[in-house]
Amino acid sequence: MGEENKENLTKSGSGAANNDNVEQTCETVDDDVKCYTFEEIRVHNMSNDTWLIIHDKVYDISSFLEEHPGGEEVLLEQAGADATESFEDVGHSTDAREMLQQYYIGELHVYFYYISWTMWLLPAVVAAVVGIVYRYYMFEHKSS
Ligand code: HEM
Repeated sequence: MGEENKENLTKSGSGAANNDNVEQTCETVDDDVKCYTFEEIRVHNMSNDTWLIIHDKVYDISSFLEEHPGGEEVLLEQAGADATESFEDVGHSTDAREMLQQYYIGELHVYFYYISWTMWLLPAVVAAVVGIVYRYYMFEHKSS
């Protein structure tokens, strides 16, 4: 499970936590910062319990819904999900970005997918056997 085995870095919300080939890391050096998976975040999608992800950070905006100048509807549409794109599309002011800090509750877990050497072993052995059998067959065929 070394760093060198990491082949493909992908974020996923597809219940990947139980996959052996997934290593969870939190992109922060602070131990006291809480990390949340997509699974944990997406259940907070109600008007009295609303979390959002913006730029891999998690915000509990339950108390902000009614105050939002853009209305609570747009926030509820993104509840429990990644709102980065819609947040950026609106072109929020610096003030709005600063407001985010007070709702910050933690970081999004980033999943690193890597392909372990064992996953290459079986196809490599199969390819080698097929190659040997093919050469043997060709040799037999020529000499007969
Ligand atoms: C916690 C996250 C958010 C905060 C703190 C926030 C804050 C604000 C603030 C302060 C404004 C006033 C204009 C400005 O200063 O830019 C605003 C406007 C607006 N926001 Fe948000 N916002 C958030 C998330 C979102 C999201 C996810 C959407 C999704 C579509 C959204 C949609 C809008 C819209 C449409 C307006 C424009 C309202 C208007 O001009 O009439 N906001 N927001």
